[in-house]
Amino acid sequence: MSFSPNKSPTKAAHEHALLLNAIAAGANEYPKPEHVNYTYGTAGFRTLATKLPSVLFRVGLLAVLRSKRLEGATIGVMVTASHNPEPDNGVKLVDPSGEMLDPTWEAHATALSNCPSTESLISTFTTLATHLRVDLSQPANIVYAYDTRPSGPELIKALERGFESFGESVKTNNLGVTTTPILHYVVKATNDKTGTYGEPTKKGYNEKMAKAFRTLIGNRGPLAPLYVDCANGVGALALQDFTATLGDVLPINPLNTSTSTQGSLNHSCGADFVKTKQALPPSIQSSGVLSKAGTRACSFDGDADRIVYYYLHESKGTFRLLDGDKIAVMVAMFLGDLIVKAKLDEEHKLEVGVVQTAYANGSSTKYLTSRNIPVSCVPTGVKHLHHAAQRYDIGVYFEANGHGTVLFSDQAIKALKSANPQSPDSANAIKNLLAFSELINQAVGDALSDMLLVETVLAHRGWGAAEWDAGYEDLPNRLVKVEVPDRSIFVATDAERKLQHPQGLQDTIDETVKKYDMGRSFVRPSGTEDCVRVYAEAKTATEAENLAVAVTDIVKFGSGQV
Ligand SMILES: CC(=O)N[C@H]1[C@@H](OP(=O)(O)O)O[C@H](CO)[C@@H](O)[C@@H]1O
Ligand SMILES: [Mg+2]
Repeated sequence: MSFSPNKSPTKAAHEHALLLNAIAAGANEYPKPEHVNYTYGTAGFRTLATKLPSVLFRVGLLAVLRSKRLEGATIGVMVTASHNPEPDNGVKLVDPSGEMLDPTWEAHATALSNCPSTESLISTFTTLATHLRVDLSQPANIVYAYDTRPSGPELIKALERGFESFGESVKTNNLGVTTTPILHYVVKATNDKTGTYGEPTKKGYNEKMAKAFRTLIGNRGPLAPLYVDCANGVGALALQDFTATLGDVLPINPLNTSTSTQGSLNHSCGADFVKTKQALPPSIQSSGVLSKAGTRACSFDGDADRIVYYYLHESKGTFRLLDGDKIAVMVAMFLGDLIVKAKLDEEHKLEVGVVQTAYANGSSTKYLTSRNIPVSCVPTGVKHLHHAAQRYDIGVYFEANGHGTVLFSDQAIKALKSANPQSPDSANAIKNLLAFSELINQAVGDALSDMLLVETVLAHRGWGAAEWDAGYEDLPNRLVKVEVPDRSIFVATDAERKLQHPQGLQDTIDETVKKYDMGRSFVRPSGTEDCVRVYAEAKTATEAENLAVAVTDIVKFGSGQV
């Protein structure tokens, strides 16, 4: 920790003492509850909202430290618990590029949140500031937002109390009730020195997306109406704002928009419900809106960074899910075709690659690899997918559950901007590829932007949901949560496809998997819940179910429960 050299040592020491006093006063207002152990996990801190005020205060301190460490670069703080039940809440930090917090800082967040007393918090804060070489005289800039949870405003007060400890050196921008991806966009746009990414406001984001969407749809609109399940969350508000900007190119029918009805958030609706239950939200089922052949719908999650599509089979009336894997495959194939049409010369050649996790349906991976699209598999969590996708010219990444986006590398944008089109068709393909790079959120997956991406590809292909679905058939699969006494004994490796510990367990799993036609199964500890997850897929639903049961038994045995 250091202070600006142009201040006298006495003045600097005085300012430091004032800062520590201010932090101590705030910490006393927000004491850490006893017997709670916090971890900054895959999605930041996430637990019952009543346990979080002290964490929010301390995250406020850390966000300021991070911004000061990065010479005043703008840091984001998002207060949300995404698809979790309404009484939960959470908080995560966003780095200046709009990406998730640098993983080496996750441990600092965990350390600060677990200090049992004000004294230990002051001591850990001082050690961190020194160790991380933070110049406390630097300015700090923070943008923050929260979702529609009733606990949001109180938690925001605790967060702001953290910022206030630093006095006037911290400048803040409260975006209010906003989706996670809008916050990521504003952070990225605020830090963008080139000024080309877009205006750093909600309005700027909506206008950027609307303009790109209109360019891409051209004279194909107005498109067929789309039903959007907003999970009774903040996505409903974002969608309303966006539709006002967009006009009537895409008629949108929003559903589950009761953001102020207590207990409604994510309740029997939203992307997580649909993906986990593999069924329509009851409200949509009973409304009958999907019974008209060819009607498609999609569901956002509670903070609108995740989307899945679905429709009813025309003759059988059965539920058909079009999840993150289906989106990734359709989008990668389409962008690949556009690159071919663009007829770029050797020097400007571009490659599309796809990043998945072990939860991707085996059929999707097979479909892509058999068409020579490179596919990489990484551990669960958006940050892993995002980094792997940055290695491609155009990197499409989606988790099966619908988190995802498409990243265009700087070289890809340069190549497209400097290419010499060989024909009107190739000029058009290049123009469209560039418009896709504007339509798609480059910081993080956004349900709204991904929805427009899907709608654009469907419109260009002239497809409905059934034609999209026809590409490949998902292998039947089962995802099971297993509660174990201590999930930390389960250590996964090889992009989480194998267990390293407890020793010998993987061999037993392999032996079992062999008995099932097209069987695949893996086990990993969850990063967001106190459980171990078992995934199984096989040729038939019964086999997938039986394999999941068999592997669950192996896990229970390995955890010492049987
Ligand atoms: C199987 C599954 O869906 N896992 C989810 C879940 O992670 P776990 O580490 O599996 O709890 O929450 C993450 C954060 O939202 C999300 O990125 C991930 O895809
Ligand atoms: Mg979410």
